[in-house]
Amino acid sequence: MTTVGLPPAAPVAGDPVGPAELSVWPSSTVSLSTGDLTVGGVPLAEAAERFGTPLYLLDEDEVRTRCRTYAHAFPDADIRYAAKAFLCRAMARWVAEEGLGLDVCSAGELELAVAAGVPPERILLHGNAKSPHDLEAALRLGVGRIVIDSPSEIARLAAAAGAARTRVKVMVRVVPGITAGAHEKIRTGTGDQKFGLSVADGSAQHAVARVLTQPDLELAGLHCHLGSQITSTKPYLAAVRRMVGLMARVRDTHGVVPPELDLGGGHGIAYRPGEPALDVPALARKVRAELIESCATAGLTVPRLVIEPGRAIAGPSGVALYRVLTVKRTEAHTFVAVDGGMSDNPRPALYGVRYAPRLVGRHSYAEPAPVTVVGRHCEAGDVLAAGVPLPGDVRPGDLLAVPAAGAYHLSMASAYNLVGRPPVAAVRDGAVRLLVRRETLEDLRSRDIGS
Ligand SMILES: Cc1ncc(COP(=O)(O)O)c(C=O)c1O
Ligand SMILES: N[C@H](CCC[C@H](N)C(=O)O)C(=O)O
Repeated sequence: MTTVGLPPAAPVAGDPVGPAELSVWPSSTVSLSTGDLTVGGVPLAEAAERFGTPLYLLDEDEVRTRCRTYAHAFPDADIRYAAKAFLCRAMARWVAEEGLGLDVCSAGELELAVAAGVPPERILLHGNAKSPHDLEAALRLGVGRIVIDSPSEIARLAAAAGAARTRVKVMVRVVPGITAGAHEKIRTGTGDQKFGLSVADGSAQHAVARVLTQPDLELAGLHCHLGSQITSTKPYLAAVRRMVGLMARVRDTHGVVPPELDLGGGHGIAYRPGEPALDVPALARKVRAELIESCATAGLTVPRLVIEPGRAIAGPSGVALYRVLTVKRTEAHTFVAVDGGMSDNPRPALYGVRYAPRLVGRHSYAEPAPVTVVGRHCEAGDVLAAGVPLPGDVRPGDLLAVPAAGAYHLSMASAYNLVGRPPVAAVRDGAVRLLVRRETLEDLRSRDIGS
């Protein structure tokens, strides 16, 4: 671990970066008279100098504060951070220290989380296609819940539990038939996608019935996850009503009431100033009220709530830093090309997501002009941000910083063009320490063992 103490940042009088613009940055962000920003008390230019670029910074206090916001808003719920948003040992440790558990969806995420000290009983395992290795690891490590996502999984899991002489607590992932989520590829609440078991066609009810016949499986609850980057509370309230309706049917049919209701994650964040984010305390209040009312109407005991936020914890805590390599002016566009791109952030290419990069590390008095920030990869679609204003004198060697970069960037990073994945450093109280080192050419070469 590398830790560098840096002198305290000197904030400027008459902060040149306004509060509206800073709203999508970690709350520790301060604007300096040099034109740089500090995050967690660390000047971005210094971090870039020290670790090179591209570089991802994670503000530890922002992660912890966001965990606490959830714990405070949902005091009676089990909060399981969705590790797919971003996972490394430090992240797992911070989240666990704040009292949360983890939602994992592979043996890899599970092993890393347990090695980092997350109590296995606070972990739940997801996956529409769990491998034998995933299930073996889940049983060996004693995960708290396994979420069943397909009919064939029930017999497989029951057999594995029987062989391991253990009783496994399971949830059934239900498709409630609710459309929500910022892009069609991240909507999972309706039937036309691969996750879950539908209420509409009866496969959810059928799965519940089958689980109840298995002596080695215990039905801990019902689960649904509507999709991702949802900024309204309404779909969640609709989900509560549908799920409570299903719980009542399970009781009427089988005489048992699943004790837990997992509403998944999907809580949306702002990527650019002015964009909406899901109001977590409001969500908590309304979900609780809806749950109490729906259960009273159905004559059910209120189940224990479980939620699985990923993006809303990791996303706003992360900042990506890139160095400008070239500036190319064509008749129609100015292309500002940086030293990263779709290999560290595939989101714009996958979902057309828009970001708000800004120049850091120096002052510019040049008028802003619209540019297209592109990556270095061999794809014309490797565009990080189109039509964004940057100072007219932006040039090679400049540093660009992208806020809200903590979720679904590095966790979906690839080895495209063998450029190597960027390092991750944590910032806190003016110190920066490396959490994940840069992937080197040697790392990549060492996997290539043929001739
Ligand atoms: C089952 C489940 N839970 C939680 C999440 C986390 O979603 P988000 O990061 O949008 O909160 C996901 C998304 O991958 C998911 O599939
Ligand atoms: N797996 C999540 C969505 C992840 C979206 C994420 N990959 C993004 O970049 O926005 C889901 O099923 O809702």
